[in-house]
Amino acid sequence: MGRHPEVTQDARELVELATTEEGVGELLRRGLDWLTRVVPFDLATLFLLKEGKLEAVAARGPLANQAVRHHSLQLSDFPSLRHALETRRARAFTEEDHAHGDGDPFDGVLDLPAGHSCMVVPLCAGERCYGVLTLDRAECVAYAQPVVDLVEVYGQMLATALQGAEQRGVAERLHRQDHEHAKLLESQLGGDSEGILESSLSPVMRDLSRRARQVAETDTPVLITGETGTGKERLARAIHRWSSRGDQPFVSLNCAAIPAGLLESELFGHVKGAFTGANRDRAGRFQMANGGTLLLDEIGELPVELQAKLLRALQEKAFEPVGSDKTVKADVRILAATHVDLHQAIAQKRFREDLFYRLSVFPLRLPPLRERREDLPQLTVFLLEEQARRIGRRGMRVTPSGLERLAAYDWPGNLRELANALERATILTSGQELSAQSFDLPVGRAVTSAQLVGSVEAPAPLSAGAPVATLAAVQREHILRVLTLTRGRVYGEGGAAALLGLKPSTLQSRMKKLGIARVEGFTAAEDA
Ligand SMILES: Nc1ncnc2c1ncn2[C@@H]1O[C@H](COP(=O)(O)OP(=O)(O)OP(=O)(O)O)[C@@H](O)[C@H]1O
Repeated sequence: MGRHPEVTQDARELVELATTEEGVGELLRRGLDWLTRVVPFDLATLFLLKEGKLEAVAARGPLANQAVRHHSLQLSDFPSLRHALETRRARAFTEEDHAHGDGDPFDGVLDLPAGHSCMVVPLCAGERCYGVLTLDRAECVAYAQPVVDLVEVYGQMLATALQGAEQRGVAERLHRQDHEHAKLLESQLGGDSEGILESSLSPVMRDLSRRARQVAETDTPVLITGETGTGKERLARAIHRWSSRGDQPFVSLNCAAIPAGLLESELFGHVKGAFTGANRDRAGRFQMANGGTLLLDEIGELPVELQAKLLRALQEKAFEPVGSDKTVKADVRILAATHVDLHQAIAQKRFREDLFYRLSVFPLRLPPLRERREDLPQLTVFLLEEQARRIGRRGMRVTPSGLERLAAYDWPGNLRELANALERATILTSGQELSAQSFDLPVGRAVTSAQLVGSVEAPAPLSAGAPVATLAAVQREHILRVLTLTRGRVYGEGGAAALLGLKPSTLQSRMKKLGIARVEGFTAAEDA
């Protein structure tokens, strides 16, 4: 054996195989090929142990046939096999054993000459014995001890691979249970609803929902942009649920929350020994999301070195776990989210342009809350219901004065800040009504009615390259804010028209043009 360096080299590769995902199948296929070069046999059979029974699961060699492949043995009937498992040692059988020991395991299945040589190799790793490998030869030349020892080592490799497969199975089951549990919890908390996306009164939001629904049906990557707390993750979940992958896992990874050094392994997994502390193979988020959707949140934070690997994973649906040169395939739909301007990151060479184009085939921009104030009444109802399920305070509602207060605030933290403000107000209020006084919003960001209509604040200077709002958008936002303040009233003293210095009919035609309608004493956007 030592005279054939390639045999030794192949053996080394087999050892590596034992800890990979394809371990069992490959070790059987390549391992048995390898064995034929070092040990003569006419039949190699792999038996797995199940409730005291040894069941054949694979057979190789000229004598292998269907009967052998479906063969099974009661372990208690074969003391010599039991002995091999108990001592965890491979054993060659002699004429002697056949004469005095138990019968031949293949009696009734194969017609092997009495006294033919055979070997039993236990497949044990850690605490467990998974089964046995048997080698049979039609000839009656007994296997020499060095050969037996060598096959024993192969048995250990096979057992390690079986152990790995078992552990991965357990891990996957746990992961599935975790996933189911998380889904259940989420639905109990109302987190599996789309929230107000499609029912939004803002034409921009409704258009966005419509496009999101359309793209959901495809496998196209979607880049969701928007300020912090605008609902990027919720939109991503909605796209997943609307897609044909809806029943498969939705996995998300916040690229900003994981230390850069661990991100690669988090995304693509690693193999045992890939780095200090990697004491077993571990699947990454790509593998976990197989068949489903992977949301890469804060994609702008992904280190440049990893961006090339992500690009390849996107293009070829294949990647190598850390420390492995074996390619793993995963069928994953990618959604990415960011609150930073990726164009700027590209200009600063912090983000690859090719990856950007790949991810942004279908961009969706979530508007900040201050651009969709017309949704405030509906949003507060929705968020208070969600909150009731979570903290148990039912029947809370925001009074008109409370809504006015909310509408006059700028919401830099968007929907998340609104949800928090509602929760804080609920905790501090003993009744069920949240009025203007219930909200302790920072004064600096709130807009008073005098500020809104009397004086004009100097706008922030525009910077080159930054997006510029159109006049129509600015007008629309301002009109909405004033209408919110007057609770939808256009006419009369203190009405929106008077505050804006316009004739009511002029304001109405402008509102129509800008897609603003009046609804139930509040402002709403018309169908675009
Ligand atoms: N369409 C919606 N309807 C109702 N509530 C929503 C909606 N979208 C988001 N929310 C609520 O707003 C909060 C923030 O949502 P989400 O986490 O999706 O925002 P995000 O943009 O991903 O935030 P970040 O940028 O911080 O990652 C959550 O409490 C969520 O329930």
